[in-house]
Amino acid sequence: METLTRLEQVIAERKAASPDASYVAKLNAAGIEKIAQKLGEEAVETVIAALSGSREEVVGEAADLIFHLLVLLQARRITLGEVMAELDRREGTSGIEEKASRSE
Ligand SMILES: N=c1c2ncn([C@@H]3O[C@H](COP(=O)(O)OP(=O)(O)OP(=O)(O)O)[C@@H](O)[C@H]3O)c2ncn1[C@@H]1O[C@H](COP(=O)(O)O)[C@@H](O)[C@H]1O
Repeated sequence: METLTRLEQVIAERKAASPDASYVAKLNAAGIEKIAQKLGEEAVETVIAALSGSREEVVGEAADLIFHLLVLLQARRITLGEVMAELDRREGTSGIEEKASRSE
């Protein structure tokens, strides 16, 4: 958790850097569509690694996926704290109940 909070902070700081020197700044300069596209690509790569890759490949793709998710959340001005609060809210509720409450 500490790692994610630290990375969220780094991403916030790097947004203002030069796109030539920072991947985070480059993605933000390209816009939300590009960030969403990258997140989708990383999700697909994670799925492929899960089905046919090595353990190391799954770990690497999962790290790419989480990193790009944090970039996307920040681009939408959503904090990790908000997502954690939503997960906390769901704690203790079964997945089946949770699905039913969302479709009401
Ligand atoms: N955790 C990451 C991280 N994970 C993945 N990536 C980058 O995400 C990209 C994804 O891989 P791809 O092969 O899809 O990338 P690509 O072909 O270069 O991407 P495109 O040209 O398609 O945009 C690579 O360029 C990786 O370097 C990351 N880039 C940055 N970070 C963290 O963000 C911090 C700030 O980075 P900068 O903004 O570059 O200073 C770093 O110190 C790290 O802690």
